[in-house]
Amino acid sequence: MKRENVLTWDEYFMGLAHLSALRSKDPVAQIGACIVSKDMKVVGIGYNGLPKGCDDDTFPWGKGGDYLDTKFPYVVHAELNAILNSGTDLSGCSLYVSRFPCNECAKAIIQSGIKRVIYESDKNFYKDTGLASRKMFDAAGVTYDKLPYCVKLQVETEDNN
Ligand SMILES: O=c1[nH]c(=O)n([C@H]2C[C@H](O)[C@@H](COP(=O)(O)O)O2)cc1CO
Ligand SMILES: [Zn+2]
Repeated sequence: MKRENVLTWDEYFMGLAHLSALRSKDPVAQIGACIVSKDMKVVGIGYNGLPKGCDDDTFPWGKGGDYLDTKFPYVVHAELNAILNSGTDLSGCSLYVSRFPCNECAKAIIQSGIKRVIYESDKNFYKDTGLASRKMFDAAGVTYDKLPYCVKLQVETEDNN
């Protein structure tokens, strides 16, 4: 008899976004994104991290003080990394991401041809950045749906095996 209680497609792809987020060196926010084609194939995956050649140990990870001494000007967002890592036409694809996209990522999402965003955290949703994202998504016909937090990835250790 087959197993019944398997992951849904949404849980599976958001689970992959969580797995990817575990690679992030950001001490505060680990964001993951996973792009899926219309025929349910994974075509891109990414997390928030520094651009190639920018040393994780040299660039700052803090949030306070002088802007140039914070992570903000340097980190590539998970959504943009997933788009840039894909190397294929993303027309009609869906993007799973652990946090509602900021306005800069929203622009890249729209321009790439992605038509659906599935997110978990509302953290940006009601901020100006999220409002701008929604304004652009609505105008461009990109839909966005919130998933419940049901698929937090648990890394197995000897203790919880
Ligand atoms: O949409 C996003 N996607 C994304 O990957 N990030 C990353 C960039 C930074 O590494 C980090 C910033 O988060 P915080 O300000 O909560 O520390 O999260 C941040 C946002 C915007 O909140
Ligand atoms: Zn962003």
